[in-house]
Amino acid sequence: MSSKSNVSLGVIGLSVMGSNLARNAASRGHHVVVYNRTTAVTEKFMADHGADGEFVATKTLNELVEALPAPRVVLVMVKAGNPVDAVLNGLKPLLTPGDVVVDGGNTYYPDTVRRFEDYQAAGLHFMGMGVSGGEEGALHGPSMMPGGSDKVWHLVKAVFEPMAADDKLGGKCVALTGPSASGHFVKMVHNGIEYAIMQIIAELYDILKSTYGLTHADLTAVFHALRDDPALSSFLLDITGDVLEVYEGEAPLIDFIIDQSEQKGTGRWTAETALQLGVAAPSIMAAVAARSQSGDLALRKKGETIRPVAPKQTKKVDLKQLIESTKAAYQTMVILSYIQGFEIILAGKSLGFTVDLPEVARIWRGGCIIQSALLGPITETFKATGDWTGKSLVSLITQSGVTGLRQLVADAAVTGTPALCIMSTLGYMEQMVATRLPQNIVQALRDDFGAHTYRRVDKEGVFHTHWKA
Ligand SMILES: NC(=O)C1=CN([C@@H]2O[C@H](COP(=O)(O)OP(=O)(O)OC[C@H]3O[C@@H](n4cnc5c(N)ncnc54)[C@H](OP(=O)(O)O)[C@@H]3O)[C@@H](O)[C@H]2O)C=CC1
Ligand SMILES: O=C(CO)[C@H](O)[C@H](O)COP(=O)(O)O
Repeated sequence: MSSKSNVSLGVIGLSVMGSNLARNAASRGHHVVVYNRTTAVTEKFMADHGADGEFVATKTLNELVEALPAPRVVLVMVKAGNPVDAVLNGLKPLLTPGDVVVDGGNTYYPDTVRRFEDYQAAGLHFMGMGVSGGEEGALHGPSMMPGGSDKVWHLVKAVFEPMAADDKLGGKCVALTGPSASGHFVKMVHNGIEYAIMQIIAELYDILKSTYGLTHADLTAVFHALRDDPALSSFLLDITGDVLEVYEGEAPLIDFIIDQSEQKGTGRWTAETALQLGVAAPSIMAAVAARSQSGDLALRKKGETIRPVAPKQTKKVDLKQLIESTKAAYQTMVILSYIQGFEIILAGKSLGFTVDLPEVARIWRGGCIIQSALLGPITETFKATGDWTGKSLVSLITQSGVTGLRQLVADAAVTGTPALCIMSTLGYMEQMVATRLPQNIVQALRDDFGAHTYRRVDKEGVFHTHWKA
């Protein structure tokens, strides 16, 4: 434990995230007052960790507030949705002006806007802060994405900065992302990118196994080669390597896991928000759709009856070459996933979220689930071009990446391996690099049935045609 910090923090909610963030805070020398709705959870927390730091256990919200010196900083880490309202409503009459309540959960950003206004009307400070890093990150150093005013950020900075991960550049993975609910908006997009990269990894695994017929040992070697490449090293590849190495008896444990993935909502919100803002984010949307469709067993059972339509042979490949082309394709897909996320964050300006993108790219360098060495060249490219839009990142896409990705998709298609997200990511890239898209046909059809007009390549103006010859 570090020396005493003279900083106090209240933590409400002692499940996976709250308990580990409370321990993290105590390990930085903070005085930590904890509360959980179910007191037995608090008691267990104190029995397990009470001696590791300066903790005070409380049984009611009132006790928690009384145990904290004013101005208080209270971190709420409970299930997103109604539980957050229940806690905030319970706290509101107990607090005094100047106190700050921080919701660190995966809250949908419109809820944060509403709660911010509600607390402001009561003369209290409220801040939404995305936290990423899972159990380990919360304990040792997460990436934290607060949103709100500079004034409120400065009231809580001394609490959270010591708790955050190192950004590997000499700083900490926490910074004010922007006003209002920017922090939860950014965290939502972080999770959208997380969905896309995870789905890309999953589909890559399936292509290596089903399309190229690799043994588990060989496909694990491919993922280890990706993970061990310093240009690609990332948290998600690290844990993929771990997951592939776990066996139950003779068989990999993953072979026993049901092929239906769950979701709590952040990926879907990102996809919905992208649609609402008019931003193309097909990798994120496909990742959400892949999870939803995986759960539709009735459809999949019906679909099995037409499966023989697709040829089922595997394609023989040279493992060394496959590793190189997979690395290039993977790099391209991850960059394309980040581009989609950055484009959504930029478009968030129209919702009032003027996000500090350079700072977001920096605080994602450590602590969070989507941390990756690729954020290094991404940041460098942004700096070199002075263009803090996703468009400047197109220059990071290599010919070998494009070729590798096209080959992956072609081989998956020929052998009938589902790859919804990888195929969508290729489609996104092809649209991005095409000199001319077929939207001329869409415009002509719109004009034909609805006189919606079109513009021409050879003349200025807006045109309408009577299309029936
Ligand atoms: N788990 C993860 O890896 C990550 C989670 N998050 C987010 O952090 C937040 C906390 O996550 P996690 O630690 O997993 O916990 P959960 O999301 O599983 O929430 C459990 C906690 O919420 C409390 N709670 C539930 N309902 C109420 C209520 N009506 N009133 C008061 N408290 C209530 C529970 O108390 P009780 O014990 O009494 O039931 C418990 O402390 C969530 O928003 C989550 O999405 C963010 C990043 C990573
Ligand atoms: O926020 C997180 C990491 O950054 C959570 O782990 C994430 O919410 C998991 O989401 P889902 O259950 O939808 O896969």
